[in-house]
Amino acid sequence: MVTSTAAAHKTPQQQTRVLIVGNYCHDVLMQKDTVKAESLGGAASFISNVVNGMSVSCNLVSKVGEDFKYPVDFTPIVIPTSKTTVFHAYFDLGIDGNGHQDRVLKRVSACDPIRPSDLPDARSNFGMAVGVGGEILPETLERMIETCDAVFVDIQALIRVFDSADGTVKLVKLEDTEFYSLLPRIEVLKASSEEAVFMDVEEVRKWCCVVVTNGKEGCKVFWKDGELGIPPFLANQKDPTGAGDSFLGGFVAGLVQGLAVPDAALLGNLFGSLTVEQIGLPKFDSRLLQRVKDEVQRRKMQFLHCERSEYELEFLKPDGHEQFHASLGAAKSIPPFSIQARPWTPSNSPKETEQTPIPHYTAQAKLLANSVYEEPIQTVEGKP
Ligand SMILES: Nc1ncnc2c1ncn2[C@@H]1O[C@H](COP(=O)(O)OP(=O)(O)OP(=O)(O)O)[C@@H](O)[C@H]1O
Ligand SMILES: O[C@H]1[C@H](O)[C@@H](O)[C@H](O)[C@@H](O)[C@H]1O
Repeated sequence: MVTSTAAAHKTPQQQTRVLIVGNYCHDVLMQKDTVKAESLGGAASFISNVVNGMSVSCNLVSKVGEDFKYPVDFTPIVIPTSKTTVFHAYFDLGIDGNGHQDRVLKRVSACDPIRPSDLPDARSNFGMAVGVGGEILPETLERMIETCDAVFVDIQALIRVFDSADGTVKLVKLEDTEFYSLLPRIEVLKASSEEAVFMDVEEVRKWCCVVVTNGKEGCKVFWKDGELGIPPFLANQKDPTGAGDSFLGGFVAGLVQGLAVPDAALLGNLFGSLTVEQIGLPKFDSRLLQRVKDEVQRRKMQFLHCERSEYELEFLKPDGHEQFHASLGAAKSIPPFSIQARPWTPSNSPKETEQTPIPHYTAQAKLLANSVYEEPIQTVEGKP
């Protein structure tokens, strides 16, 4: 846990609130051997989308090749000798009888790793190690630990290995990685329920907080002396991609604004549920975002009297948690502005429409089949 002592010698106003480290990638969504959609991907893109949406200041370190094709808020480092990381997600493979493993991921190309020298020298309050294609090196995570007050890690950055023949993503046990010894120095490790079986949660929770997300069931938070289930929000799932990333974005945005862990996890669940309702990188309705920010502000006001250092994680469920859940649920039910989704065509591709604002998801996700809404990717039930 980050203590008030650890934070005392720093000047928060001079620090970036959130530093996101992980490569952007190109996502290709496949179904029945057909490309159904292409989208900007990478945990960094989903997380910055949420953190920006919540008006929390952040910085992002990401590497791409010259072939990178999406407009983004944070300019990546372009490596002329490398290609952008590309993932193909197969939605009709690998679903077992229990509905586990909703998709098979293949890393088709991988951009360069992010090295300690790529990170900013200035300190940050919250560092997020959120690689997708093996780009976070042990020394990179160590540098983040040295330069950030609190580090949040997505386990997918640590335990993924890639088949040398076709790039299929496989997972290895956390304890067999070089990252294992760094766990006592991070604050939070996030894993999906599929990934959580690759670690000994009972062991890891002694060193850092562990958050296990579980699709439509919500998530569970484990810390040294306790655990807590955090309820989900209803969602009409179309594409599960990025739900865990958006969860982490909402969770950290909540913590940055001073929410207790259980309330911040609700914010994570909310953004996870909003993400599965859209294909690719989601576009959040501006009125919904304003309403969520107002609810977070109201929630903060209820705890102004509490004595807690800015960086100390509060695990106990605060009074009014259920009411906060209901308020966020009500915010989610606001009918969206009537932006019509347009199938992607060459004339509205991102490159050609840079001057003309168009709906975000049209810019970021190319829907390649006119029938994507009639035959949605949501047919992939599968989140455990
Ligand atoms: N179908 C759903 N209905 C409601 N909420 C959902 C649904 N799917 C995901 N969520 C929310 O998003 C969070 C993260 O989802 P999930 O556990 O599927 O992550 P994940 O497997 O890491 O996702 P991905 O790898 O696609 O980013 C969940 O804890 C939940 O709050
Ligand atoms: O864009 C997605 C997303 O970031 C997922 O969380 C990750 O598992 C995939 O590898 C990536 O392609």
